[in-house]
Amino acid sequence: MKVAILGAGAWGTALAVSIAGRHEVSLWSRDPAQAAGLSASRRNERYLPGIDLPVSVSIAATPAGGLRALADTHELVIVATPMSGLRGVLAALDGCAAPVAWLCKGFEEPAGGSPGLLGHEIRAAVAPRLMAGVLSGPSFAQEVAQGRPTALVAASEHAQVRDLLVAAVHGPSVRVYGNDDIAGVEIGGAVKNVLAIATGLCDGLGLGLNARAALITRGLAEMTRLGLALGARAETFMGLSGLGDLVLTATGDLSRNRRIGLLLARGDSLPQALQSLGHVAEGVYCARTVVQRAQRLGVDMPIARSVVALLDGRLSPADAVADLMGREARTESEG
Ligand SMILES: NC(=O)C1=CN([C@@H]2O[C@H](COP(=O)(O)OP(=O)(O)OC[C@H]3O[C@@H](n4cnc5c(N)ncnc54)[C@H](O)[C@@H]3O)[C@@H](O)[C@H]2O)C=CC1
Ligand SMILES: O=C(CO)COP(=O)(O)O
Repeated sequence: MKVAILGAGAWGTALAVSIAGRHEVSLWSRDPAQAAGLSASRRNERYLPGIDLPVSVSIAATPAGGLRALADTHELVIVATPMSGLRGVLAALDGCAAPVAWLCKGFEEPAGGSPGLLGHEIRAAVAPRLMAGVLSGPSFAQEVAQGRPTALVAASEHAQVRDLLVAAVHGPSVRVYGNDDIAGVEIGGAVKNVLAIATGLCDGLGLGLNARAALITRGLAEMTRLGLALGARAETFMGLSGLGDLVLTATGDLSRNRRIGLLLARGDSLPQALQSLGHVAEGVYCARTVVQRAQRLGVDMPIARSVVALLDGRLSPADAVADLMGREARTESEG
């Protein structure tokens, strides 16, 4: 199969490496200098150090205006930009015949009257003709590139898109499960990033394993409440893109979102933490949107709210924790 991967950060590059043995892959970078560097060195040292690009990966440096023509020569298009790039890329692809799937996890930032949308909502707004879906689940790019065992979810309302993603990505070290609850899969992937900042903070402050388990469990309850209010199915949150990715990101030190929490706990400012990270941390960009959309639906998300107060500088790390622990007693099924 001919697969185009649009975005040459850590995850796009890792997926290209993972599927290259079975497919012809074009890896697109928006930056001509990065594309030239990838072609020359056959490595992406900036985003995925130490991994060689297989020969079946070719580098594409088409200007953004040529994305539709590039897509038309492939059977599957995978968008591997951050959430901030998804709207522009989907708009450029509208009308292409090949199914499109994105890898990004988050809500886009609100702009121009839009409340901050999930990927499938962006697609409906800017590229209604695309057959589309999302590939999500617990998957650190480095481990996938190294061929370590990983399980993913291919979510779309179209069986054809799910099946194509399975055919493209399911292989010796990666299992891909289908799911038609795209809203649930996307909400899990977005909210777990916000919760990983909270657990990074908790661990950075040395609060202990009990506290971390409490945050993960109550965070899962928050994620599920928002999901149900947005029309998702509860069972999706017990699967790979919900509980699975939450456990990975909240506990695994490869997580950039968790690392932001660790850096804030040691006293870094948010700009310092983002600069030393050097990669996207989607939880930072979408925490406010998660809370705003939840509030509009009457859904209480106290952990996400504390993360926003921390990121906005309204609470210190210690006060953010005190804020959570100081809430009045409730039953487990309440917020
Ligand atoms: N790295 C990982 O382990 C995983 C990442 N993801 C998600 O994948 C998405 C991408 O993450 P990474 O590749 O890790 O990020 P990264 O920080 O490693 O790289 C981001 C890449 O996107 C490019 N980019 C930024 N804005 C763009 C735009 N508007 N158009 C085209 N390219 C653009 C940058 O130049 C860079 O090459 C994020 O939403 C992330 O949450 C999902 C699963 C695993
Ligand atoms: O989504 C991921 C793993 O599934 C990667 O998480 P981070 O963006 O926090 O590194």
